[in-house]
Amino acid sequence: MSKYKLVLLRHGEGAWNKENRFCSWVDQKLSADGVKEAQDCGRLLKEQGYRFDIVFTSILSRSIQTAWLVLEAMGQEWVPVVKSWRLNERHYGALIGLNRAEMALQHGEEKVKLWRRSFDVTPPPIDESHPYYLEIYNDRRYTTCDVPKENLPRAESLKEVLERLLPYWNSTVVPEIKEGKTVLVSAHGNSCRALLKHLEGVSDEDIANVTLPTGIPVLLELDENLRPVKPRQLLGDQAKIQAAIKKVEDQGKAKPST
Ligand SMILES: O=C(O)[C@@H](COP(=O)(O)O)OP(=O)(O)O
Repeated sequence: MSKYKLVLLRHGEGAWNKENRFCSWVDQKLSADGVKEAQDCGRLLKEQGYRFDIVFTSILSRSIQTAWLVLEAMGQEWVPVVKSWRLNERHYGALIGLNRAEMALQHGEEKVKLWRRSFDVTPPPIDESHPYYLEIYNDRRYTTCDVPKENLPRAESLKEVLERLLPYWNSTVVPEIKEGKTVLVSAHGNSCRALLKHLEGVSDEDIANVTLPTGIPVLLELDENLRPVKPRQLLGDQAKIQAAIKKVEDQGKAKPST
């Protein structure tokens, strides 16, 4: 029987999602469509009677802004929002800022799929010559982390995302769930995939076929050991959700940029 309900959410569309660029640790705001997605998500959750007790976000604006918009649409602005870099998007290393479709033209769609969806392939690391290196590592938010700035990642596989996320999950999020709180995690495509892999026990191979669309809440019903009692449910219009998943998958198809 289900004891706990947990909602995972990939933020609404960000400016670079629209431009099909790897965004990762670059701090982009939501696009106008992304704002609407987050508000629609909040309205849906309100209609379905959700009452959150605590929200966890990354320290990237798009996940925080999404959490605010969801809570506002639900009339639950007072709910505490707790932020950690450990929920940040996967660090895409040297790929940050690059266009996925152009990368697929240059390196092949298979390679881009490996970079995006495989469990243990780490993309090439970012270095100081990268155009976004200073913007990321000189950002004051990264002086507030529980590891020194020099030890923050320079690129990550999904496996490495899970390794940095799990200690936080176990020490900070799990106790709240076990206290009976209804938790919303407003994070990113790959930090949510890492959590799904962990909670659902998805195999290293099968996780490559899991893609999350922006702004769609994912409901997990868990037993007392935090094991799912039924398959995850993506809430909302199922035809629209399938189309949105395909759109994200197709971002990795080879196409010259216009
Ligand atoms: O870093 C990014 O650009 C996307 C994920 O990209 P893909 O793994 O889908 O290529 O992350 P998010 O929009 O969830 O923050």
